[in-house]
Amino acid sequence: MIERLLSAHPFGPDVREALSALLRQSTGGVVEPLEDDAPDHGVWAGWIADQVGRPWAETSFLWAESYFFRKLLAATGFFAPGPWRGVDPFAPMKRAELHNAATDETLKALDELPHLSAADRDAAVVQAAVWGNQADLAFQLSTDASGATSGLVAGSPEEFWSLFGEPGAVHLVADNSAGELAADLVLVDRLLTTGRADHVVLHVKPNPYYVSDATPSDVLEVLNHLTGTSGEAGDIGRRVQESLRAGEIAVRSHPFFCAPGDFSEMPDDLRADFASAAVTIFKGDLNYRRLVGDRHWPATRPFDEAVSYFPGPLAALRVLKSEVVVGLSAGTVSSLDEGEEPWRTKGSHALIQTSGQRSSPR
Ligand SMILES: O=P(O)(O)OC[C@@]1(O)O[C@H](CO)[C@@H](O)[C@@H]1O
Repeated sequence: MIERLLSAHPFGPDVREALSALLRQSTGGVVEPLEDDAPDHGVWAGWIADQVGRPWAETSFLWAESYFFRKLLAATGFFAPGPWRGVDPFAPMKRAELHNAATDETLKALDELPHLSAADRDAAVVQAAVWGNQADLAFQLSTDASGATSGLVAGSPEEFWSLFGEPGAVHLVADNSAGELAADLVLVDRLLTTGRADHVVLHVKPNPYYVSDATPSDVLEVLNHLTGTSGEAGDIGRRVQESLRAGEIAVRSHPFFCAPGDFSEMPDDLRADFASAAVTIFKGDLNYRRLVGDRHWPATRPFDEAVSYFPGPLAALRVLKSEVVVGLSAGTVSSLDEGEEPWRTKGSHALIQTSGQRSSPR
């Protein structure tokens, strides 16, 4: 990743040396404190206090990944006065993903939506939101992901839609930008146009993170791309734009979305926000790890039990890219384990899991 950044940007010697130092520290050294005075310095000081001085190799995977991205941003000059202030170092990669053939195809495929029955359209937008999570640049950089799809290991679009009742606030905790965010906006549009949501809160990352994670400016970039596209994608983009203007969609970026901890440790203001939602939708692998706890749980641990701390109904839509998984049936686990594929980590399997089901689904 550091090599990609060095070749993507004309960074001067200071930034190049800071990135090389981060590479040395994170691959063989100890955790060093933050040296910047960015606005999130204070909150990070609390998250790193008991880790400073420890070898990186002894920190937890989730903690190390998050801190790595925070240090990387500081190393590129993101928080310092100067030419790189506020420059998203991953922007060229995200832009390439937004303008590639696979995203074009996804957007073109939306032209089929108006010809589908309401039930098929519901199913199609959920499937697109789930499988949109395959496009993830951090994962592509660290694996030989093939893009093959093998199917859902749990849940169904029907289970997802049965969470919704009277119109209410729906929160969507987004993951990657580009094609995945485009699919998420299609889902948001469906929630609003079918009256399942009276308004939607879209949660994105406050800063560039995990290469392709969506930030507020990515929301605008993807929306501009949609509105500049012909056909259904353009129509959806324009409706989403109007919903933003009307306050039916709000975009938020709480600092905790870049925190190195599980959602069970979320701060009170974020908990209160989720408690006010009729349904909260969590997208992607990292949000799933943080939602159920980034641990080697038995795969058959009930999903409801893993998220029992969460203050409301929720759905997780995720492609499996890491070993963490719960809520599977014993039969599913044994048949997947019998196969050759590393099904938990290959990015070829996905899931839809829900908790807090209404007693009489609409
Ligand atoms: O949250 P996403 O985008 O679905 O996936 C992110 C992710 O797969 O990328 C990292 C590197 O492979 C993993 O640690 C992490 O879970």
